Amino acid sequence: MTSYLRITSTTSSNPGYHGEWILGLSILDMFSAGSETSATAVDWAITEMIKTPRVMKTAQNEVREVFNRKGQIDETCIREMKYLNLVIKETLRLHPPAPLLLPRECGEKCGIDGYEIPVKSKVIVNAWVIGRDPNYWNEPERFNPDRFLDSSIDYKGTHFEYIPFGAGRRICPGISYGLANVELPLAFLLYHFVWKLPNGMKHEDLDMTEAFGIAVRRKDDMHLIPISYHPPPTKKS
Ligand code: HEM
Repeated sequence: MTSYLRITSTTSSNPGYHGEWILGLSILDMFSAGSETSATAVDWAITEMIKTPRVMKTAQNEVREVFNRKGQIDETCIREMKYLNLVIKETLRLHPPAPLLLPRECGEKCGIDGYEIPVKSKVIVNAWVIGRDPNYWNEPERFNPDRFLDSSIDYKGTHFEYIPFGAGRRICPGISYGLANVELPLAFLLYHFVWKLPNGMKHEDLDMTEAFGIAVRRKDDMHLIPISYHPPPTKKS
C-alpha cells in the first residue's frame, strides 16, 4: 500500500498533488482489507462454536452475564469478556482470514531448514499451516479456546507460531479496529439469539470445507435458525 508513503511526500502547493486521490485509496484500503477479514472471522467463530456447543454455552453465558449486569450493550463491556477473547484468538489460529499474509522479497541470501533462499526471492509465509503445526500446538486441529488461558501468546507479531495479523514492518495496521469489528458483532449475535442447526442436523456433521481465496471463507454458506433471547426482568429494589 504505497499510498501511505506518498501521502506524506506530496503537498497541495505541489503541481503534482494527488492528496485526495491518495486519501481515497487509503480509505478504500481500510474497507477492502478490513471488512472481508473481520466478516470471515465472525463467520468461522460462529461455525466453530456451533460445532463445539460447550464453547458456545460458555461464551454465551459470559456475554449475557456482562450485558445483563451492566444493563447496556456497548463496546465498554467487551473488555470484561475474557472468554470471548479466547474464542476469537482460537478462531484466528485455525482460520486466519488472510492465511498467506502479504508476499515478501528476500533482502539478502539466507537459509531456512537447509534450503538456500537467494536474494530477491519472493517468499510467501503460510500462517494457516503455522497455526496448526503440531510442533507448537497440542491437538492442533481441535478448537479449544482454553489453550490461550494463562498464555502470553498474542496477536502482536512477536510469537511466530501465531501470526493471524502478520508480523514485522508489514503487520496489519488495523488490528485494534479489526478486533473490535469481530468482538462486537459476535457479542451481539451471542447475546440476542440461541442458534440452532436446521432439519435435525447434528453439530458433528457440520461441513468445515474452506473456499480458497484472498480471505479463506467457508465453502458453503451456513444455515442456522436464530431464536430470540429474552433477558430476565431486572429486580426492582
Ligand atoms: C480480523 C481482522 C483482520 C485480520 C485477520 C487482518 C489480517 C491482516 C494480515 C495477515 C495482513 C498482512 C500482514 C503481513 O503480511 O505481515 C494485513 C495487512 C493489512 N491490513 Fe489487516 N486484518 C484485519 C483487519 C484490518 C482492518 C480493520 C484494516 C483497516 C482498517 C486492515 C488494514 C490492513 C492493511 C492496510 C494492510 C496492508 C499493510 C501493508 O501493506 O503493509 N486490516 N491484515
